[in-house]
Amino acid sequence: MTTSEVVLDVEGLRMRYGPADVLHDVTFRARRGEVVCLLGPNGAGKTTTIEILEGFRMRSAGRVEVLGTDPARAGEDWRARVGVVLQSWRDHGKWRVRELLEHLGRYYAAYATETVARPWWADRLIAAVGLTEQAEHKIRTLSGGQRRRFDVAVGLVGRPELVFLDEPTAGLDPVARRAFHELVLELAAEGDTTILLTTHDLAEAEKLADRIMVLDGGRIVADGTVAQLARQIAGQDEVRWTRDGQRFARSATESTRLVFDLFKQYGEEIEDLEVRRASLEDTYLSLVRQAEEGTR
Ligand SMILES: Nc1ncnc2c1ncn2[C@@H]1O[C@H](COP(=O)(O)OP(=O)(O)OP(=O)(O)O)[C@@H](O)[C@H]1O
Repeated sequence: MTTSEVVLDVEGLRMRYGPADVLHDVTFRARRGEVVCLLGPNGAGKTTTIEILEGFRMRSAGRVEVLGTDPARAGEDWRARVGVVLQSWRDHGKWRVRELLEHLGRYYAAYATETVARPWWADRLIAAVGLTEQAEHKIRTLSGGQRRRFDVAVGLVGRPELVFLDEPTAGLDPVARRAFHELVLELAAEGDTTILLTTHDLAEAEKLADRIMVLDGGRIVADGTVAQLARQIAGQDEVRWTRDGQRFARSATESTRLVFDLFKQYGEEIEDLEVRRASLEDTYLSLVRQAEEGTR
């Protein structure tokens, strides 16, 4: 296997619920080891896309290959290679955290290879999601955020090659969120786990994603690294300075050039210089506005 292996290959994906077209023509690929964040407004079609890729929802049209297989026709072997974070473990309220993880993990033992031990060792996973103190607690006694951490642990227990995480940190406190980020970065650093996650937290996307895709109105309206997306937005940096006691501010695509020219022209008269790079939030809001105005 090479690191450039395509593990997600989606072309012309369409989804229609009754009379409503929710996904129009979604096309993208992801390679082994990539962390891809899917962003987009409420109702953009992110969950629908993920559920189709997970094999839980039948698409209306288009070609979808996940780990080389159409999820609509995939079998148990394929499912064992794909990690899904569901929120259904509430039904197993009487089970204890370690007990249920060990139980679910046993299913994956048959899929261990010479290089990848399966399942993940339950205690290691429990520690990684910050549930060591609750390892012997019954699932129904966990708080909302602790259950979410447990959901993530269940999604990872089989050491999947590909993990789908739909808003994994919604409802997590800052400490749990940080621990989750470290876990994702650790999985990504190993280089062979591909992660597709959705979030509304742009700081999280910026921290985790190798690549960001923005879905809006059922279409991918942007796809690239944070820096590539920022370059698509004109006037991305804001430069502020003071001269003769007066404050100035200007947007610039070439802020280095602007600063150079300012110093060339005014030298030491320039004070309190600040250059603010476009944040992912600025870029995202601008991309969504353009998409909704029909200019992208
Ligand atoms: N089972 C369904 N039947 C009919 N319409 C649906 C169904 N599931 C989702 N939709 C509609 O499809 C659109 C996309 O929904 P989806 O849940 O994929 O969006 P999302 O991007 O995940 O949103 P959010 O950020 O709010 O979670 C929405 O307009 C939603 O109302």
